[in-house]
Amino acid sequence: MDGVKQYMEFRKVSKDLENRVIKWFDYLWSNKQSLDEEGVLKSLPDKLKAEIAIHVHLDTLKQVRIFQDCEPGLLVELVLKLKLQVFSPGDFVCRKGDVGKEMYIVKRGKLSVVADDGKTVYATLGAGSVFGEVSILNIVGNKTGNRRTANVRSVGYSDLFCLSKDDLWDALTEYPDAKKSLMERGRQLLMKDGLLDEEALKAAQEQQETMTDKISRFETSIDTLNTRLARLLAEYSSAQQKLKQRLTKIERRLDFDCDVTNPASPRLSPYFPLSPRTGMTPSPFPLSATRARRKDALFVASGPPQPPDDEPQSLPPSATPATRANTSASHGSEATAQCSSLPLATPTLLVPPSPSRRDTI
Ligand SMILES: Nc1ncnc2c1ncn2[C@@H]1O[C@@H]2COP(=O)(O)O[C@H]2[C@H]1O
Repeated sequence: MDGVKQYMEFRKVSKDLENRVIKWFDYLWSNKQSLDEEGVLKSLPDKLKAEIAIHVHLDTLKQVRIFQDCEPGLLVELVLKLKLQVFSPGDFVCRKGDVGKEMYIVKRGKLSVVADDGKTVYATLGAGSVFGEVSILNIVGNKTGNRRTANVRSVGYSDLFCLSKDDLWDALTEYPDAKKSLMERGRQLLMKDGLLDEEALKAAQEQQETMTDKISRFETSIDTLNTRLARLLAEYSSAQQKLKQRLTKIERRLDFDCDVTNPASPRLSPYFPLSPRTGMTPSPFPLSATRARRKDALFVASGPPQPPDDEPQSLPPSATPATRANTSASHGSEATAQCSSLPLATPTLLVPPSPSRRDTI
């Protein structure tokens, strides 16, 4: 204390100010408030710091009406961010029109919300009261924007917990119910002081509702699309499976009918070499001649073939495998039992029936 007095003499501080500073120190001393609480706690690990803060401040926070029903997690989060400030008698904690940067919780003492004349008292705040929140909550319709809506003056000494705007918003993001109740309280105060633009509030609320409706409609549409997509994928997968089975069946029968019973099969013929790309090369013979040879072979092996009524008699010598495939396909892709329907009954049969190809169909 001597050091403080010497400092004030050296700086030629007025007697009045010197007395106020000395009394302030006395108050701290008699109420066992640590002068450098933050400095002491700074050196502690976070876990211990949190436990000390909860021990010291939680009782006060529990008295605060708007925090009474809120989840314990929020209280703990807030407690860690509170900073204690002591105000002397007659000090203004905030003045009307200032930009709001923090809110306060009264730990001890009394404060008055006063009009600009400094005399008219709108309200008296005691332990557990909260103030200074209106200008930091960005309440829609607040005619004063982020400015203080009233003057708040300390009656005697008062110990206040101070919570910065950023810290409050960080904590409230995770606790929407507490945010709602703080907002509601702020709106009530604004309404009481005639500072709430109700039209603007209503318009904002309607817009919010429209947005909420839109979002919920979008969500429903996404759900429906998801269901449809899942159904289509299932159908696609099942169709693919069936197609695979049919092709395998066709290939097996062709292998059996052509390779085993027909020595003149094009696949066995030296005149019908395989191409590396499609597996087939254009026949050096007219298709009708190839067919005739294969029909002959079938005739020998299993009696006269029964060609479909509308089977074309021949194709030009220039016919490619694809042409043959199309032609064959147009005469019934189920011509699997007949060698005469050629191995290219469907477009996928453009590739010769080798074991490796079957795996990839
Ligand atoms: N009529 C009132 N009664 C009680 N508290 C008030 C009243 N008007 C304003 N306040 C509080 O005083 C604070 C001044 O700063 P804010 O506008 O940020 O938030 C205000 C409220 O918390």
